[in-house]
Amino acid sequence: MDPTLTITDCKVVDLRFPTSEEAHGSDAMHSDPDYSAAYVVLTTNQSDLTGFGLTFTLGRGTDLCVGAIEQLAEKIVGKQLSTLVESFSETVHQLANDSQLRWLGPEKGVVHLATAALLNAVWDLWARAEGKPLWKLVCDLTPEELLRCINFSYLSNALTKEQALEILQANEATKAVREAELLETGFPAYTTSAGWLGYSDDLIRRLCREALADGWEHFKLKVGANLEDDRRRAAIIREVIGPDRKLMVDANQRWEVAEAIEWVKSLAEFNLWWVEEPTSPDDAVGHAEIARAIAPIGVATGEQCQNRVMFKQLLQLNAISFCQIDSCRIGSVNEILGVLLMAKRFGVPVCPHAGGVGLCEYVNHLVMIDYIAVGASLENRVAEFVDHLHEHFVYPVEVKRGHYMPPQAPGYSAEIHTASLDDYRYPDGVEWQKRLSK
Ligand SMILES: C[C@H](O)[C@@H](O)CC(=O)C(=O)O
Ligand SMILES: [Mg+2]
Repeated sequence: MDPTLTITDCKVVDLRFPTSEEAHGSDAMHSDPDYSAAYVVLTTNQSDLTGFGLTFTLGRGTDLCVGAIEQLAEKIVGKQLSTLVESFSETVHQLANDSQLRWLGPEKGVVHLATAALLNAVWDLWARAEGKPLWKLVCDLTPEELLRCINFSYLSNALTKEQALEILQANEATKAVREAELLETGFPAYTTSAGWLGYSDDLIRRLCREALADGWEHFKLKVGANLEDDRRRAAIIREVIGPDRKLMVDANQRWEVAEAIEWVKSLAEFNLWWVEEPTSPDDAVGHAEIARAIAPIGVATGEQCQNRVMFKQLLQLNAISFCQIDSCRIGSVNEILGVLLMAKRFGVPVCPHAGGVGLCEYVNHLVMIDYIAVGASLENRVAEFVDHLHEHFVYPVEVKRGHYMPPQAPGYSAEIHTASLDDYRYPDGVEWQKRLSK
């Protein structure tokens, strides 16, 4: 990398898509989700090198994230990329520990979403500068180089640096075999696109049939608002997909602990693989209680797990059978790597969350990293796929017969077409002006 490559400016765009108009993305807690992003563009002193990153939000929340990113950007603007990434854990520390902004977290909520957006853009810039897709950049680092990127703070009672190094070193010799396998067959995925809460029974039936024809083997249904509706909708999906394909349900935090146990038992006859976000994402002990009561149905969570410390507790308490990292909620690849390593140590498969805009583009890289360099297994692993808004990305995900194919373009795949920014920037984009002027 050119050591003089310097970040000269950070622009942030409030980008919102009116997905709620057709109930795309709807669940028991988010009835009108407008999939949105606080979108970051890092310009540099080289006109052909720009870094793009985002954090996923919903509608009005985007504005708050934009403000937080603008506040944090001063930590990286004016800095040389080589300095930022050579001591990446120091860069992360600087972002997470601004002595005034950390009061709003620390490392949770809006400020942490902002950290994710900025670091995602820095990783994108690094991968572009090296001319590699992000997953390849990360997998080509030596275990020692990778270790320098990871945010290990507060993890030492579950994962030490020495244990992490041991995991990474053990995978070194066989990385090339797994990479070749992914290039050939891709990483298994599941679809949520047929099961949003606001979809009618007929639409669910039709979308499930179409997904089956496209080769999908795993399906997720939104539940939690009304038990009789859930039973009817689960019966429809089970009938269409047959007895053996995997079916998961997602309650998006709707229930009390006892209610979750009772509700899931009432759906158990539909042969569920996991129940996702049964209760508050902060209730690690509650998740453990639910997990014990509903086994062998697994508990999955993570999309609103605020940081690696919460993941640590969920793993230490045997509260989850599936670890759902989110590419934009926690502090980018630096924090995600620590969670992947903890999940490996605790023997819990990582099945990333991707219901949002840009999240599929991101998890595509993350599952490649996990399989090649960390988890090194495909057992019980599936990454989420939702079929919305990919047309806005310059390098959209490629999915074949229910598998994510490895991205080939340099970077972390979050660059958005200029025309899409002009149409969906809030509130002055063409599509919003049409709606707001009605
Ligand atoms: C509001 C989002 O669409 C949410 O429902 C996504 C989600 O829970 C998932 O994809 O899982
Ligand atoms: Mg979910």
